[in-house]
Amino acid sequence: MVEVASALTIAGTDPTGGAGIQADLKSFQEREVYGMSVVTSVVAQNTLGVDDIYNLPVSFIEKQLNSVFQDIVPNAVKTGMIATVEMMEMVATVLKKQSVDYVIDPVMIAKSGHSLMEEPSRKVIREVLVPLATVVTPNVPEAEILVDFKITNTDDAKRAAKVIVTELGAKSAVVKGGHLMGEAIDVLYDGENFHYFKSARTDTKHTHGTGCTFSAVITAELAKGKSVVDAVATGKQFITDAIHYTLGVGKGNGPTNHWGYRLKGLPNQIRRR
Ligand SMILES: Nc1ncnc2c1ncn2[C@@H]1O[C@H](COP(=O)(O)OP(=O)(O)O)[C@@H](O)[C@H]1O
Ligand SMILES: Cc1ncc(COP(=O)(O)O)c(N)n1
Repeated sequence: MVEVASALTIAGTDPTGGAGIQADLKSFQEREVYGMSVVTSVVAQNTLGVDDIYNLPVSFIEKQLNSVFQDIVPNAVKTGMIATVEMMEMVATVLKKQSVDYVIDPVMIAKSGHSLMEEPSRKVIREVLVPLATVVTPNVPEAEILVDFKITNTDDAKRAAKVIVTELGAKSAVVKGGHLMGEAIDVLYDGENFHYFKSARTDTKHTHGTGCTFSAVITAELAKGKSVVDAVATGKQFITDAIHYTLGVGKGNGPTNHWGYRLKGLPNQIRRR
């Protein structure tokens, strides 16, 4: 018999497939977890940037959530782009009724610089969603907003991860080092200890959706019953390979390669047809 875990992503879309819901579903699939998705915002974007955002009515997002939870209850849930305070409050109400692992990727600003979360929501997420989280996975600018201090090195990232747990109420937090200098070091605080996940920094502009992919893999691993530390370790390995074996598609900051891990040991020269 094959045991199947399932995971749900609640997030915005990327029609070019590198970030958001599309990246999440590809990641779930690669980790052999049954993937489901609830769309919060339809985003007209590509590797060059965001053209426009259409926020779905909160009542319709809620209907989608009900469709999922009435039928296939996921083992783990992640949220990505949740643009408004009203969306956050509704998602919190729904998730409080479930006992599933919950990963928050507090998506605020796309790498292209476009805001994906309305200004007031950036503070509200701390009170409404963060206390429900098994893991919060902010990048450096997002962590700075959550904790209200500057992060310029791994020591600051450590302090931020601890504040997200001890003061904001998440079970654990991993502050990602993609926006810092030197090696790419992610710092996890699990409520007791710090854990460090390191890789060499790949010199590339193709990092569109790295945070989405990383947090989706963590969600998939939690869905399978893995510990937070193991889930983050797998997420880090997966994203490192996905960045290394870049596909080089897109005219701007291209996506990562979700099957990069399968190419391990091969030269990273992929030619697109
Ligand atoms: N150039 C890079 N080389 C290797 N790893 C990277 C690079 N950029 C980001 N990462 C890794 O990708 C993941 C996502 O990090 P980050 O880019 O900071 O998130 P976000 O996409 O939310 O801005 C982290 O594990 C980080 O360490
Ligand atoms: C729907 C959606 N969710 C998240 C991101 C962040 O990804 P990135 O920061 O790599 O642009 C994005 N661009 N679009």
